[in-house]
Amino acid sequence: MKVKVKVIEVSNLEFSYNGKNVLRGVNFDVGEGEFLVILGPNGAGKTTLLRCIAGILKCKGDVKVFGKSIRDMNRLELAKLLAYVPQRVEPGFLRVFDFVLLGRRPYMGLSPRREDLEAVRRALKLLRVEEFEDRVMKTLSGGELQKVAIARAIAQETPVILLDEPTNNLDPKSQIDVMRIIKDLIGEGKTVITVMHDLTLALRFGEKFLFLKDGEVTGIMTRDELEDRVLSETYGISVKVAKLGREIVPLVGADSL
Ligand SMILES: Nc1ncnc2c1ncn2[C@@H]1O[C@H](COP(=O)(O)OP(=O)(O)OP(=O)(O)O)[C@@H](O)[C@H]1O
Repeated sequence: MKVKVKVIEVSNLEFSYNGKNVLRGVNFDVGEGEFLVILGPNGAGKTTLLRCIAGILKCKGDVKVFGKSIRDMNRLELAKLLAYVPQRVEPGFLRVFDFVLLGRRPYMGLSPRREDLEAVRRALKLLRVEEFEDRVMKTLSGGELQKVAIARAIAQETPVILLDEPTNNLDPKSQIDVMRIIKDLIGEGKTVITVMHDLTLALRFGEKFLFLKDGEVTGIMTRDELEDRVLSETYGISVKVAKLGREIVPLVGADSL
């Protein structure tokens, strides 16, 4: 049997803002080609956890990417392994094309090579935003901006992609489009970790789920292992998971229905 390579190993992660503990003893692994969705209520520490994995926040404990601690990597080395899409990008005065080209920075010298330009075009096309390539970022809508930010991460061509609420600001069709693109990336062997709020979308497309509450992991489980109790305790409201064939639908507040 083929042994799955551990791509991300998080051990004993702790983080505090001004003395307030936001992450406490977080441990988990993500294997090659896995799609992990981080779920939990507002303020649970989801974004903080993603930023720790991305090396943006310096945390106690350790994060390893392909067996090497991110502490022992420089920015460039890490940027070739891991792309991070924040919840919000600052829409400056860059052209969309040039913004997506920033994803090629880890590979580029002073000027882009043909392969850099091609990677940008492929990413713009995949997210169906190529028609915006000459627009200034500041003129885009929230949803367009979100897709362009994801395109930048795809142009970075890393084996791991971290996304913080990638379907935020998107209309229903674009939400499904983005989730399908993520699934295609997984199909290509990439490893993806996303933070999500939309439980329905998360359970529909996710494969493995990490539940976080008050900075602690309340459960890590696959689609088949989902437990109503863990979801209800995590969110502080009754959640029942209904299975309709392969589809999984969360019924939130089901007790009061
Ligand atoms: N820069 C900061 N300074 C102080 N406290 C912060 C800072 N950023 C986040 N926090 C606090 O840390 C806790 C965790 O925040 P985080 O953004 O990681 O939660 P989250 O689960 O992503 O929340 P949400 O779902 O609302 O986006 C919250 O209580 C938040 O107020």
